[in-house]
Amino acid sequence: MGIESGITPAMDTLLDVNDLHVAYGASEVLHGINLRIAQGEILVLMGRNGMGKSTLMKSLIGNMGIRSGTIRLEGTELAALAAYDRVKAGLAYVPQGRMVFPAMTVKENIETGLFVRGKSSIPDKLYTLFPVLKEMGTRRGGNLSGGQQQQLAIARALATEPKLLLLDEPTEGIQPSIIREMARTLRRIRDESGLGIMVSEQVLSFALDVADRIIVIEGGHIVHETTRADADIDQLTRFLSV
Ligand SMILES: Nc1ncnc2c1ncn2[C@@H]1O[C@H](COP(=O)(O)OP(=O)(O)OP(=O)(O)O)[C@@H](O)[C@H]1O
Repeated sequence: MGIESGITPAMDTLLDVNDLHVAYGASEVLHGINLRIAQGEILVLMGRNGMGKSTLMKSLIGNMGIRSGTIRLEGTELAALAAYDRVKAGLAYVPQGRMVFPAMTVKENIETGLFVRGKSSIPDKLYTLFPVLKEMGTRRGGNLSGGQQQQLAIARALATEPKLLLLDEPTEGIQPSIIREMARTLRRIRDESGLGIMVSEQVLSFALDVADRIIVIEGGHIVHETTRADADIDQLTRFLSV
């Protein structure tokens, strides 16, 4: 049995996922996920390899169909919408492995996000957050370091002006010093723009740096939930160890 993942009712709900079931063919891997994210909240989804983090992320953005359940963003049902329309509705997604367009320049990569809102110029605030992207504007995305590509992927997602930013294992393949900086940057983005963020993650130190609340997925169920303030590090470590 999964547990109900709740936030206090006084907080405005941004994302509300109810009884979400997702399958690869006949094989169901998410067995009734319930979760809510408040406006301006940073939620970290933890779990070992193969527990269903990426599947949940993909089904939220619409890269995978769902078997049943609802996905509401500020009350709007997204489950029947194509990925592009979910982005228009306010979801943005940074996939595992970042997936920047390697042959396009840094500037062109960011511009692909602007298109969704019918805009053509990159807002200065993106370069304020990520100055290196301005310096490297004419470089090809594929020539950037892992940490720089992660910044580029986040900037491209923010260019769509999301209400909720989804990041799938953003620390994968990134140096520890850059991981700390990434946590600070994500909190800064939330503080400045008030958007919600959901991050899937296996690195506990990063999760503790960035989260307001942590949930744990195991075998396609949410099995644990805690605020950052109440997090029991030993217990979380046990969930993450094989
Ligand atoms: N394309 C696929 N076809 C069939 N089964 C899949 C497919 N992709 C993932 N699965 C299965 O779904 C389950 C959840 O996988 P998922 O990738 O969501 O886990 P994860 O928690 O994101 O792990 P990781 O950290 O390795 O990305 C696993 O049992 C996996 O084997």
